[in-house]
Amino acid sequence: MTAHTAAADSLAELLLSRIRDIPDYPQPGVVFKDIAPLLADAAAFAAMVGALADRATALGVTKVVGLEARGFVLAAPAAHAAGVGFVPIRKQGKLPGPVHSRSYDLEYGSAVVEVQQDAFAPGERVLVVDDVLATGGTVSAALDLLRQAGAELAGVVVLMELGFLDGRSRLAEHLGAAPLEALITV
Ligand SMILES: O=P(O)(O)OC[C@H]1O[C@H](OP(=O)(O)OP(=O)(O)O)[C@H](O)[C@@H]1O
Ligand SMILES: Nc1ncnc2[nH]cnc12
Repeated sequence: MTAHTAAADSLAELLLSRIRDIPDYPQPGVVFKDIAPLLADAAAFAAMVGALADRATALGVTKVVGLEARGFVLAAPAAHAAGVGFVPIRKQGKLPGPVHSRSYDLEYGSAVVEVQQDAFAPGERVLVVDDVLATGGTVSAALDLLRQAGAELAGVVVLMELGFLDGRSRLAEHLGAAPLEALITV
């Protein structure tokens, strides 16, 4: 679900203009969406963080969850701007204490992600933030972890959705009634 307003369109145009296509990275056949130029542009970065924080506020969440590593760069400032806490979902072996774990496949590989078992108090509502939705493998695994950890999913927002990979369909069963939004869809 993406709001097709003039403001959303002009935000999408600004953000898209700062994302660079890198063909055949990290492997042949993949066109990598490089967000480094966007992060380096203060105005574009601020506009993106503001849009993510607005979603957190509108959904009334108590935490923003970020997915390692690029998701952290978006989710942590969005949580701060929205006045709520941040929770990391990390790659295997990086979080101390008891964790929930999940393996998954993504567009160019496979991995295991984890969340600390005590990350959420009862009744917490969370927004999941990541940079790119490709096949949906990463976000699906994250949503499974959040369910195990007892968090209530309020929504998922990504900077860029690669529509041709149809991650959205893969996510449908994991989302329940929660919205999936993209600031940009290509
Ligand atoms: O929809 P999918 O096919 O699962 O792909 C999307 C994921 O791939 C990238 O993460 P990556 O594991 O490359 O990690 P990084 O953020 O550490 O670069 C990206 O940041 C998303 O999390
Ligand atoms: N094409 C892509 N560009 C950037 N990040 C990605 N994660 C998965 N697929 C990706």
